[in-house]
Amino acid sequence: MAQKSFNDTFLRACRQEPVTHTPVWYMRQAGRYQPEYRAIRQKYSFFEMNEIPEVCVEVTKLPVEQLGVDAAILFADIMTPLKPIGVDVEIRSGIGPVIDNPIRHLEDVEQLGELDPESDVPFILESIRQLRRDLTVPLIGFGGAPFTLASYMIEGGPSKNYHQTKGFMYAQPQAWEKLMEKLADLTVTYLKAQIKAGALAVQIFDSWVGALNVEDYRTYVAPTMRRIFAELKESTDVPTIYFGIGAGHLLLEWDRLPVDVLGLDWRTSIPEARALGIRKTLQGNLDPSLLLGPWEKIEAKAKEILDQGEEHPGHIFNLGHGTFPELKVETLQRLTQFIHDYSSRRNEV
Ligand SMILES: Cc1c2[nH]c(c1CCC(=O)O)Cc1[nH]c(c(CCC(=O)O)c1C)Cc1[nH]c(c(CCC(=O)O)c1C)Cc1[nH]c(c(C)c1CCC(=O)O)C2
Repeated sequence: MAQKSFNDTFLRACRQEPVTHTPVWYMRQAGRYQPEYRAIRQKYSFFEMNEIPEVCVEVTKLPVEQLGVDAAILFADIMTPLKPIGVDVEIRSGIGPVIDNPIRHLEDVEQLGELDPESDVPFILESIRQLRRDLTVPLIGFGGAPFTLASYMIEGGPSKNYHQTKGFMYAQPQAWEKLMEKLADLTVTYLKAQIKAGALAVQIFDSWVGALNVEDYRTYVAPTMRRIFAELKESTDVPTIYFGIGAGHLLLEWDRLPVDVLGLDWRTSIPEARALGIRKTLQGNLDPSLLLGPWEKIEAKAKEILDQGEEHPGHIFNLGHGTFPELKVETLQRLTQFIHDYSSRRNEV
């Protein structure tokens, strides 16, 4: 049987190697905006979809086949590895993770278990092994960053201001440090296992770390992120990506970390990141809300981002945050086609 061709454009862009077109994928590219996802979601809970490899594989492949993107991202959640270490989390549609036993004191932190991926999340590793056999685009593995995971574990669910999380961080620094250490251990172990199973890049989602100012990020979070990316770099040459929302003020701190790609949300443009002196590959950064607007506006903004990315050593097109249920599949199909056509034509010139 003829060997299926493998599209490595996403990996080449991560490594700042020449590409024939700008690679594109979308955060949360599998989700409730897809009728097929909703049909599956009717039959299974969120975590069941995660824990049954055949279902996880189907949901992961769906956006790749439907949209023609240049990368797949494992269908899981940042909360997935927390259940096995003793966090009672459930996912509520439209709300997100809800945790019945939030962290309040050092004792709660010390009771957290250690993740053993082979025995705690074998379904994740099996899904990745199956996907590696089936996909003709790279599979991105992922995990949550310690601050963002801690924010759910301490708040007990989504938060607008992170008072409990930051209050814990300021009032109980030893407990905070112990929690960061445990979550760093978990993240490195979890991502290494995903890579060993076949993930060809990994993204760390620090969605809520923008709640911190630069000084507090340097004090309470940066040492942990440095350790995570350094340990990943020591053990693998798989590209690493770091993403957060409303974290433009932290970009220079991120640029100093041993990470390969920085994910921008829609508030910080590629030229603004360049003006800070950043030369790492950048990923992003169309405002997802714009996808509810007229096609003319979407196309104009996509062109602008692609042209800005062309001036940078490496660029991967993405949204500035994830997809959401009100999106139309057709809009993402049209956007993906446009990105491929426009960036390919530009490379022919
Ligand atoms: C903060 C965060 C979470 N989870 C994640 C983040 C970081 C990215 C981001 O900031 O969006 C990461 C995530 N969550 C999910 C993915 C896989 C994406 C994919 O398969 O394409 C990824 C990469 C699946 C999911 N994770 C979740 C859904 C929706 C589940 C459902 O109701 O079917 C999906 C597809 C649940 C979840 N999980 C979380 C939230 C806030 C929610 C609510 C989302 C919603 O209801 O719209 C926590």
